Amino acid sequence: MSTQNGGRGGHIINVASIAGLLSSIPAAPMYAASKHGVVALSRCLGHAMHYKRHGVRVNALCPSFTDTDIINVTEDSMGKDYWMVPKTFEKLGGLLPVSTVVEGFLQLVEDDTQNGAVMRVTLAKGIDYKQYREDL
Ligand SMILES: NC(=O)C1=CN([C@@H]2O[C@H](COP(=O)(O)OP(=O)(O)OC[C@H]3O[C@@H](n4cnc5c(N)ncnc54)[C@H](O)[C@@H]3O)[C@@H](O)[C@H]2O)C=CC1
Ligand SMILES: CCCCCC(=O)CC\C=C/C=C/C=C/[C@@H](O)[C@@H](O)CCCC(=O)O
Repeated sequence: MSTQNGGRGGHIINVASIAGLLSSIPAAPMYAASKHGVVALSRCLGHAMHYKRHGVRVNALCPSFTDTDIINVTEDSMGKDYWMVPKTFEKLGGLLPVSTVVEGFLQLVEDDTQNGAVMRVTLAKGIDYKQYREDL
């Protein structure tokens, strides 16, 4: 895919999660850490320095709870009630239909001005981009 290797360039959309943006998810430390990693990787690779070399756009897609099999965690695992703390679940607006996540995905595909951006999809706020402050 890389233009450096004779490819035509392209676009990578990494599926992270709102879990990769929240400050702490005590019920799922490894899931939270991996999703934070996916967000960081996407932001780094979405920098202009990589685009210039490879012609590949990179984004992270961060949906909130979505109506798929993954949220029906088994009883011998943590149990979905443990994960889906009602207060957080309500704050995020409830369970997203898959179609809304697909809408966000297609928006990323079509908008080539958002290289490196991190898209959030929640029922509470709809589809938007995370704004970062670079100061510590
Ligand atoms: N459903 C949700 O609430 C949310 C899901 N996501 C992310 O979306 C992505 C897709 O998940 P969903 O479609 O929601 O769930 P899903 O349960 O429908 O799909 C997950 C798929 O991953 C496969 N899989 C699991 N472990 C694997 C492994 N070790 N190697 C290869 N394949 C493996 C499963 O067989 C399944 O087909 C995941 O990265 C998930 O973290 C992000 C935010 C919210
Ligand atoms: C089992 C895998 C499900 C995958 C679903 C997702 O990726 C969506 C996850 C999105 C957000 C999850 C938030 C969970 C937060 C809570 O556990 C949190 O409310 C706990 C608050 C803890 C605290 O106040 O310190």
